[in-house]
Amino acid sequence: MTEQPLLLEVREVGLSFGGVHAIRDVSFEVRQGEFFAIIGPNGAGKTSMLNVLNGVYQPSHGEVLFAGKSLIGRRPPTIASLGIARTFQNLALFDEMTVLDNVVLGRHHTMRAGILSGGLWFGRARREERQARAACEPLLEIMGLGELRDHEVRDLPYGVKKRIELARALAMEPRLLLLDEPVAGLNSGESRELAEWVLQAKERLGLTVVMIEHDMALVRRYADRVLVLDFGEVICCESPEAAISDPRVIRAYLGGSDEDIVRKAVSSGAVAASQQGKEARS
Ligand SMILES: Nc1ncnc2c1ncn2[C@@H]1O[C@H](COP(=O)(O)OP(=O)(O)OP(=O)(O)O)[C@@H](O)[C@H]1O
Repeated sequence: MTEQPLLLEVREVGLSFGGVHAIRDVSFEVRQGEFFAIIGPNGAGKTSMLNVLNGVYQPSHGEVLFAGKSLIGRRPPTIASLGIARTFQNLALFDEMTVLDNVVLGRHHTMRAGILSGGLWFGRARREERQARAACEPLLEIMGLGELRDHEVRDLPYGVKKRIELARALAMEPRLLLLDEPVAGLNSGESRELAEWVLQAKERLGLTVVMIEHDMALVRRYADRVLVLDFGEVICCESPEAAISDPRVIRAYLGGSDEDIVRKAVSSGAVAASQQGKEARS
């Protein structure tokens, strides 16, 4: 099989907050069409890395290339318009709006009419709104939301709300989708279901996915490769199978205890449990 071209190139990126080195000389590459996971203990720098990729944070040094273009110095709306969409750990939907209206919000960067003409509902604004709604209909179908299009978001189950948020990110027509713990707050059945929706969207829309995820079972099942961070540094970047049996990864998660025991713990999924335990305590 021929190798896909590089879509994302992160080179020697560093990011500091005062004396805290959130990211230390991190380098990795993501190929077009990859399902790429980022894992690591709490405070490892995962969210900071995503924030660098979509322009929320500017790195202290290093380079980030997306389809060969530098993202350094560009602001989040510009990066979104280049084709990078992002979801966050917490839901940010408008409860009193319908499913379709929430998804259409994802297209607003493509709409050029100003607030005044939009408010008066004529001319370009009206045409753009109609086009935006038409463009979102297929996304609702892909995400299994077609029958809910006119429902208010308010009373829908949490798992469905997560899917709406994904659909809104897809409405930005990204080439690269950044997901920050997409299944947080879902039980294991719901998590698997959401991951299947992500996979379906990825395949049908030809996306590349970079996902922060603590659930190792999910990472093993869906990710092509996984970047493991600890204290802002890259521990390894390899297949999930190789990563979960890598002694450096085991040490990072479980603090250097007996390796045979922790290896079994990792492969049985206890890493996710240990991570959740840490989160519950923090
Ligand atoms: N805006 C900020 N100001 C100061 N320090 C920050 C800021 N954002 C992140 N940090 C620090 O940078 C380090 C990495 O944090 P980050 O949130 O990226 O880790 P993480 O791997 O995503 O953790 P978690 O799994 O808990 O979400 C931490 O020490 C954190 O306290």
